[in-house]
Amino acid sequence: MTTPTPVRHIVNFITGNANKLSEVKAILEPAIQVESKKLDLLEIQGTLEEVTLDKCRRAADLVQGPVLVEDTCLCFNALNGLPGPYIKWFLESIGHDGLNNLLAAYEDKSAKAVCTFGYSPGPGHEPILFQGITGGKIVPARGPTNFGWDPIFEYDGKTYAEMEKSEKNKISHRGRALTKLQEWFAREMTA
Ligand SMILES: O=c1nc[nH]c2c1ncn2[C@H]1C[C@H](O)[C@@H](COP(=O)(O)OP(=O)(O)OP(=O)(O)O)O1
Ligand SMILES: [Mg+2]
Repeated sequence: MTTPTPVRHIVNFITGNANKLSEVKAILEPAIQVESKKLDLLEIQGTLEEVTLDKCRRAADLVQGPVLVEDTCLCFNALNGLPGPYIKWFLESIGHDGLNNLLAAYEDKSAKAVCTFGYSPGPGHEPILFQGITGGKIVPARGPTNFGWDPIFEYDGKTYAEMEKSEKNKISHRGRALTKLQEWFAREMTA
């Protein structure tokens, strides 16, 4: 009887964001090897799921092979989920202070960080989604400012920016989504 050779998974993570890439590598490797191609993919308007599905199909068509993509949203509960998938443009236009000011009229400062990964085995295949959500609140910026809205998203008394990377990855929207992806890959591997 021969023992099956374990298949080592490799994903091709398509992103234009170096910070995302380093978190994804820190979480998935060495079990899943992360290669990457830096492409700025067009993003449609729609629900969190629609945005990632479309991004993933587009990436698979461009690369002509298996791809992993991810879209991150920051949803303010007082604003019924906005800015949501448009957080990138809000952050670029109004910054940390402006995002805090958006909530000035509301008592409720709570927010959800939502990460939706899409994996496609290749062009023409329907992508599979893995979503992770972390609840927190929006606060005036604290901590290093090297990654997006990390300084204004507080979870359990600390902003993401104030946490060690390993600490953030354990409880983050991205970490939670990747736990689901890891479970799926582990099942696929033994199937
Ligand atoms: O953990 C995070 N902590 C703080 N900020 C974050 C995080 N994750 C994404 N972000 C920022 C980047 C961008 O301003 C927006 C998401 O937009 P999003 O389109 O998903 O990211 P992106 O365009 O930078 O990279 P990609 O090429 O993968 O689409 O939130
Ligand atoms: Mg993007």
